[in-house]
Amino acid sequence: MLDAGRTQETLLEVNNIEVIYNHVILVLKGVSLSVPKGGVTALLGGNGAGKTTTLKAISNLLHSERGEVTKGSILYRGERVQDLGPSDLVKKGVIQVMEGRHCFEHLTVEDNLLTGAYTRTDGKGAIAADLDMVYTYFPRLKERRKSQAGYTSGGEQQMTAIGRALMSRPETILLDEPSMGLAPQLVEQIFEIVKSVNENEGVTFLLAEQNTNVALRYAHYGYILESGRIVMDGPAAALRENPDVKEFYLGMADEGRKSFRDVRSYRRRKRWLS
Ligand SMILES: Nc1ncnc2c1ncn2[C@@H]1O[C@H](COP(=O)(O)OP(=O)(O)OP(=O)(O)O)[C@@H](O)[C@H]1O
Repeated sequence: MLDAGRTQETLLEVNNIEVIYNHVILVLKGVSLSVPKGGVTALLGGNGAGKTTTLKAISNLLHSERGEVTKGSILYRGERVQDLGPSDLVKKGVIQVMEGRHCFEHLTVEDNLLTGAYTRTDGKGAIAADLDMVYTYFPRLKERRKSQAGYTSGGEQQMTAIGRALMSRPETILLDEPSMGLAPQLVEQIFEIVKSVNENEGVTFLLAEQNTNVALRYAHYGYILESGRIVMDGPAAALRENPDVKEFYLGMADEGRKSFRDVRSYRRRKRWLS
């Protein structure tokens, strides 16, 4: 188990970062987290908590949205990476799978996958072998390889986006909201694949998820983000048993299921956040 793996080598370290959009909107208010090599780390939180912003800060994608890291540092393998461009980060082995899949709709599934290999210089043979590897994890993509990506289902597009990331031979994948808009069974299938890629290929994952339930079943460690601050973190198994996580994120309390709007819970939640 990689819970114990928290003592392993740290690949990514985010230290107390602050992010501001449009020079005025303070969205991240001192976020710190660390991602151990070979682990699956989950960044959890509701709508607008700042998960996507955290991932974009790491992969240097904030500039196009007029966002800026104004405090703190981001280190990958101990090296400061916040001044690198996104493609330099890909060369270092870090790749982001954006929320909403973002396939090239007019390209076939296979051509989408091949675009993931564009920074590689290790030859056609190695790339072809990795394409086979991706098809082993996603047999569905092999069946659909000649289809135009825009006409494939949401689940297939999510698979294509993850497969394309794998084609760059990454060390770390930043995966934003893989469950978004997918039926529960498909979500489970995608997380199973993430788990096998992690275990068999040794790829490290930092995944942002609103679906706390599924994320805490597959991740080794979790951070909970609320209004731009980490309010709790711990091994996934411990978070799953934590009464506040159960009540506020898993929709259950010791006394049974409860609504988010429950007044008592809400007061407790406010105390918890203060
Ligand atoms: N380009 C932007 N300009 C201004 N504010 C932004 C921008 N992008 C995000 N925000 C704000 O930053 C906050 C955090 O957004 P973010 O997308 O990081 O949250 P999230 O946790 O990923 O939520 P979701 O799951 O809904 O995407 C929100 O209040 C959002 O409105």
